Amino acid sequence: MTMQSYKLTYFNMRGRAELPRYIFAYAGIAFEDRRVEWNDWPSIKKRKLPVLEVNGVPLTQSLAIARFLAKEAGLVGNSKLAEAQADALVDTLNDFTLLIPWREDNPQIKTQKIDMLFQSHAPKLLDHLQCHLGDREWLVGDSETWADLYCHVCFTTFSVLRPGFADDHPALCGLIDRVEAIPNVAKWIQSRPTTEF
Ligand SMILES: N[C@@H](CCC(=O)N[C@@H](CS)C(=O)NCC(=O)O)C(=O)O
Repeated sequence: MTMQSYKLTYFNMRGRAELPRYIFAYAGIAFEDRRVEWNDWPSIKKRKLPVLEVNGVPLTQSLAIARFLAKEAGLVGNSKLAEAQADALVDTLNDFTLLIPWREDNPQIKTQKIDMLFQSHAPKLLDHLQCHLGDREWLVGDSETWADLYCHVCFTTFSVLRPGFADDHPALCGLIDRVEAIPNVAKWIQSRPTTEF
């Protein structure tokens, strides 16, 4: 088998690169974690980040990158239907992240919008995920998938915006703890650069 070379370029944030990074860590695949400055990026290339270069071939869109890596890592689910369920959960979580007003400049309006989002949408998201999980250990089937990892990535950021936001959903908190207890994921979380988002 030939060695693949992986270079993941993003800003110095978890953001949209963190799910690919979790999958690399989970699978124990070596990659270059290239972090560029906001101001430097446009001068480097007119492309949105993250970009993963696989043997020099660029791939964009964080979820396409993550799905590609999840396939390599055996994390997509173990049937066609399980794959679609994992995809759907990833999309559900992603829909919520897209509602976060990251680009709102006015801090008061930003806080209001975030309050609204966590009051109106978060309970629906949490109920949906908890209902889907039921009394099982993982979101899809009986082993972990990239949907579980993404849940951890998203909840980490949601908790920065709204500490304790999932506290009244204990089954989901249990899932988050299980993801965190996966040794390679735990190692990544401990050793990654500390950033707010
Ligand atoms: N849907 C894309 C969104 C990519 C995106 O909007 N990236 C932002 C950072 S999170 C970016 O590159 N902004 C800098 C720019 O637009 O030049 C993905 O998930 O990768």
